[in-house]
Amino acid sequence: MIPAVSRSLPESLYSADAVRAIDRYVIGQCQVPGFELMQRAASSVFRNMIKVWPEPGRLLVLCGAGNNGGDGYLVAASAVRHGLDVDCVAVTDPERLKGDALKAYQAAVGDGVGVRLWRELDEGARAVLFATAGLIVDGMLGTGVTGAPRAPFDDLIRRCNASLAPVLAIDLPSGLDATTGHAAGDVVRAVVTVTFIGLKTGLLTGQGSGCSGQVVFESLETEPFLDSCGEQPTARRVDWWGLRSRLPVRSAAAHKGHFGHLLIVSGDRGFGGAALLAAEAAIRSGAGLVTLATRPEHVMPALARCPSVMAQGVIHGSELVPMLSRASIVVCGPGLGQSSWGQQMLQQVVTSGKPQVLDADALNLLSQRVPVTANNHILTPHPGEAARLLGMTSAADVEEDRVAAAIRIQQEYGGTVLLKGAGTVITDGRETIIISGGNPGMATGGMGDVLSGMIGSLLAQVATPLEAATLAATLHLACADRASESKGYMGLIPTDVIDTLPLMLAEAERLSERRLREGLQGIDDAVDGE
Ligand SMILES: NC(=O)C1=CN([C@@H]2O[C@H](COP(=O)(O)OP(=O)(O)OC[C@H]3O[C@@H](n4cnc5c(N)ncnc54)[C@H](O)[C@@H]3O)[C@@H](O)[C@H]2O)[C@@H](O)CC1
Ligand SMILES: [K+]
Repeated sequence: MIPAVSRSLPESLYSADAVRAIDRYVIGQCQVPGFELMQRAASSVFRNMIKVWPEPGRLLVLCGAGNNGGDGYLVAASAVRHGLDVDCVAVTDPERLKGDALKAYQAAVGDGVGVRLWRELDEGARAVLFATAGLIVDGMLGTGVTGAPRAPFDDLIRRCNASLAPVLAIDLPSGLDATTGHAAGDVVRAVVTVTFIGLKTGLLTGQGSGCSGQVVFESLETEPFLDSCGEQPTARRVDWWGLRSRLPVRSAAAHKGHFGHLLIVSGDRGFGGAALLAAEAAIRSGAGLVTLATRPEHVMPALARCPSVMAQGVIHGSELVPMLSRASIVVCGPGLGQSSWGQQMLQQVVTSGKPQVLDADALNLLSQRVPVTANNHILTPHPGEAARLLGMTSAADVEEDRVAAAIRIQQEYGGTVLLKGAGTVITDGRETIIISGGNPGMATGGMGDVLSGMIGSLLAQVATPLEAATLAATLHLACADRASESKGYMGLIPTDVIDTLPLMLAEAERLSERRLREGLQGIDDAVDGE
């Protein structure tokens, strides 16, 4: 199976505007002709294509009206030169082509590519093209797309997605917004996307995470110009494999007081499982002490399942006060409910001033009536909760621009914000991080409760809330990926993630200790394949 995201992708993520500005800078200031860049782009696509599909069968190359189409024509030319069977289709009439795209079209025709006009094909011929394709190369729309793909692009995208042939997308799956990861209409579902010059944010978050397939990055030899061009990345890409050898190494003289006392306030009637998942995930991610404040009826089952957790029944908010004073970190929200019990508990937590992780119903209450006052919290909304925090109508509004939504929540509520969903976004207002990894098996109740417990636990053990949220979220996704190897997607449940934690942490501890002992510079590269 092709992995969702290559571990060798660069860290910096750019908006479409930033990548276009870098293109202009390289062409204008560094005197690399645009057509030269296009040739490099096309040969990198062809090289990657042959690596993944050495014998692709009949190639169907779909070319649009802009430079993405220009890339497509040059890929078709390479394929013809290498003796492949190629159907090259001009989705927009070539007479509308300009500049480098026109030059590319002319070069392709000169190399013997037979270009067919989509407009001139009858339905039978169109159906045959898709039915006989062994591989489709999508050169329809790239960073120049605005809004939903218009006719005939929408129809072609649907045909690509209905085809049995895999799709290789040039630069972006057509229809995807390179900045936001949102698709305003139809969008190509690619198996591989070969992207150029700057890694686009939208490939790794929102719909981009689902439709880009394996993302391959090709700099087209522009890296020397990235620093001098002055374009700032919008976010940084992070995954567990890059972070794990930097896990804090425990001293041999460590005692439980060094790793915090986490208080989890969770589990109104009917939601006792959420409390248990958060508490067990916290204790399994290294917290020194974990106390669970929950409805009295959940205490016995909690102790029976997890005796390492100190479980205490609470009925009134005032009973939390002494527990809060003993805690160093608080997690509040999983299974909190929105009844007066949950409201009282949350009120005590937010007024305690303790560093805290607020999740689930704590966020719903926050959006209605409980104001946050401090700045030392981590808020972990899913898109629906994020919409409520922002007063938007629905999760779909948040999904239109996930990075912007996370930043707006941070601006309005302070602290650090972790927006869940495909391509998790974390921001503390100074830095924004996007996390790659994870799988559709995680779309099941309780996964978020596990994450809150892990974030609280790591908040007690690392330097900053951003670091705690990032480590916990990457680890959570990596555990889910590892667990899905044996459980699949449909069978994956939150306790599988908890059960995988010790294994993943043990691997990371070994690497962190080795890094410390050997001071190896290149240890990440060395261990990447382990
Ligand atoms: N020098 C450069 O700038 C390079 C650009 N490259 C390629 O060029 C692409 C960007 O090229 P362009 O700026 O020409 O943009 P695109 O090729 O992405 O698309 C622009 C064309 O699409 C049409 N269009 C926009 N939105 C549409 C919609 N919703 N429905 C239907 N048609 C729509 C526009 O009218 C325009 O004709 C990159 O994604 C990359 O593939 C590469 O060749 C590398 C070098
Ligand atoms: K494309």
